[in-house]
Amino acid sequence: MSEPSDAPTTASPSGSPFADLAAFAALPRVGGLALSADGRRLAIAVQTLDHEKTAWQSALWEVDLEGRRPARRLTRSAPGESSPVWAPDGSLLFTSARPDPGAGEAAEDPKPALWSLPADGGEARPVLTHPGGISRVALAADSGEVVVTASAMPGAGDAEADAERRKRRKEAGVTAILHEAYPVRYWDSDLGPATPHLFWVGELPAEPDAGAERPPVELRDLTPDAVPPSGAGGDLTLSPDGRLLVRVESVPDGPAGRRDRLVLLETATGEARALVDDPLADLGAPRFSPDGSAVVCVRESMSTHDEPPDYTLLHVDVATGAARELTPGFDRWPSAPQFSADGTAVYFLADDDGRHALFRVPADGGEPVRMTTDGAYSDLQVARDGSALYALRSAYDEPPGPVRLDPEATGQHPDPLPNPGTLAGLPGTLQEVEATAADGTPVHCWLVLPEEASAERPAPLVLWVHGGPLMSWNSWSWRWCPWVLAARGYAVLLPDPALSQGYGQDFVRRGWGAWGEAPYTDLMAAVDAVEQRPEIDESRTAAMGGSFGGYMANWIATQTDRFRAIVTHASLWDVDSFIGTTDAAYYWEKEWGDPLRQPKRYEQNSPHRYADAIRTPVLVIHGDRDYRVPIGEALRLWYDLQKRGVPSRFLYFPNENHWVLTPGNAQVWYETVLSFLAEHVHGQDWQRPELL
Ligand SMILES: CC(=O)N[C@@H](C)C(=O)N[C@@H](C)C(=O)O
Repeated sequence: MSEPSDAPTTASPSGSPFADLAAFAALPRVGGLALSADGRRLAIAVQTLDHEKTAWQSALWEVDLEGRRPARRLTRSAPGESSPVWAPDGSLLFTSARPDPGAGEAAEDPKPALWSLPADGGEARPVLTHPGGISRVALAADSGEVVVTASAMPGAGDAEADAERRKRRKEAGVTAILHEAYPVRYWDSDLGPATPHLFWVGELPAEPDAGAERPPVELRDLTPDAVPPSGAGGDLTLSPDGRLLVRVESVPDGPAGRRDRLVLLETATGEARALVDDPLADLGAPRFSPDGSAVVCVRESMSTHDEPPDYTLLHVDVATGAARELTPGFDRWPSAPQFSADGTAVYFLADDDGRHALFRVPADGGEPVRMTTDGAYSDLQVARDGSALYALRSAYDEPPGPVRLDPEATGQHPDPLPNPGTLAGLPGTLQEVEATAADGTPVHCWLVLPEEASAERPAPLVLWVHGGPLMSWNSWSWRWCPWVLAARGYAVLLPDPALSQGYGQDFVRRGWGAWGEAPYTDLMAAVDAVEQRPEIDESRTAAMGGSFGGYMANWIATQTDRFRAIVTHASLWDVDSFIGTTDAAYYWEKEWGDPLRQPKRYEQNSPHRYADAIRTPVLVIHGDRDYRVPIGEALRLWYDLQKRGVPSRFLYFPNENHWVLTPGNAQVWYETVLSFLAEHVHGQDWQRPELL
């Protein structure tokens, strides 16, 4: 091939919002879902830009379950609203840091409080505050009793003492944290000194009569012994009658390791005992059965140097703690289980062949059945009368939106319910591609083709590698949005190489402890296959990825000169130093081994060892608040590239984390990537983004 492509690289003629980064940032983004106890009301959280266009604000909207009317906005405030839960009386509970109109002067640093919007509309009222803020609300489905999560200072017996300790630290200018256990950070948060506790609220007080004082709400600490690093911050479920609570507790596992177990707690007394405690597994995602006699949860076996983790579902008898496997022999990784309305079945989600599908398995054992055809489902809500299921669905060509599903049927792909996140169109098409690896293994890929791609106008190709690495390209992402590239004329290849989920345990094993081998050759096989297509210009290609995808972008740079540019975001460069400084070293050391005693995998697979081989221009991107892949990786990569004279640029975000989450920074992220691709893939002059 390869006449220079004249595909546009900075703007699309289509007028699509994906061609205009400001318009792209302004597209409404649908998040969480909450169904009322009577199954008649469905709330969604929707993010839009704030007035200054410098932050995304979340508001709650109600969706018409019949699909006839457009969704209507329920809440509106500058700090936004999230975590919606319907109370049995039809009021909508949510958390928000909005000011309390009855509290006089606004707080300097307002913390999220629990609010309630009356069933028949009207003004929302604050119900509950805590000096550390209310981070989560859980509700007992039958009794309507409430438990909240709030962070409390060590040794503070009540909210007053807690507020006093915070005040004293602030007045003394102390922000230091003394740690006595591993780990000390999580994603972008420091762990401690305050740590999450669970507080029993019970029945929420009714709205006081006009002019009357609001009765104080008593908080009873159900977890007074919660200690850093994790406290009682894990997932939880309340029995429908509110009598029992099951929570995920993180416990030490060896000198610097952690694992998760399930703890059962009597809400009246706070008495607690381990429900499932397995030294060879993490337990998570517990959910009570409708009669409260059983809990379903996910068991993730601990990975070892030789074996990746494996996942299954457990059905646990609450009275005895007896657990039985619900999905033995199911060669996918089940997640987010929930009982059906009558308790005879369990729904769950799992990556499966480039989808994140909904499955159903009988609660007394049997074969799991896949219920949905396409897309990635999340936030499953089970109507308590058994009449319907609701969920959010997305796909690479569909941003998340609410759908109604039949609780029994298979082969479902329902239309989305009207919601503000629906798109008018996309600047191209999505295709499914299957490549074949050198050993004959199929490699599933999604391929985004720009509108104008054809044999006459072949499109340049960008290989985009997903993170994890135990993940799959199967759902919409605002952060890694291939349509922004498609709107500038690029085809984008999204392959699931060895280690990806949804293709069985052997597919994960192929890459275990050998990231530079099958995962890399699978990706190259996918690129080889797609480059054969007439609508692709194989002489103009680039590779990019974030996190593990950034590791792979770095690895690709050291192994081949076939790409014209490499973009590496939040990437691993020296795997030994990454593992020593990431927020959960023990997670990675199981696979890679102790670097001093088992150096082989580090010697063979760490990109920094092959730095001398890099010829391809590299754009390095990293956020200083990234505690998952700490900034040291980017600093060393950048130094190593500069030292060797490799053409490179470093887009550094002092205040961003692993993902780059603020609208302005997300826009310059895309702008810089597009400029770098235009420079190296199209040979255009470098356009420095105006604000950088
Ligand atoms: C604990 C842990 O690191 N989990 C992984 C899913 C992860 O965060 N991977 C990073 C490096 C990524 O997104 O690739």
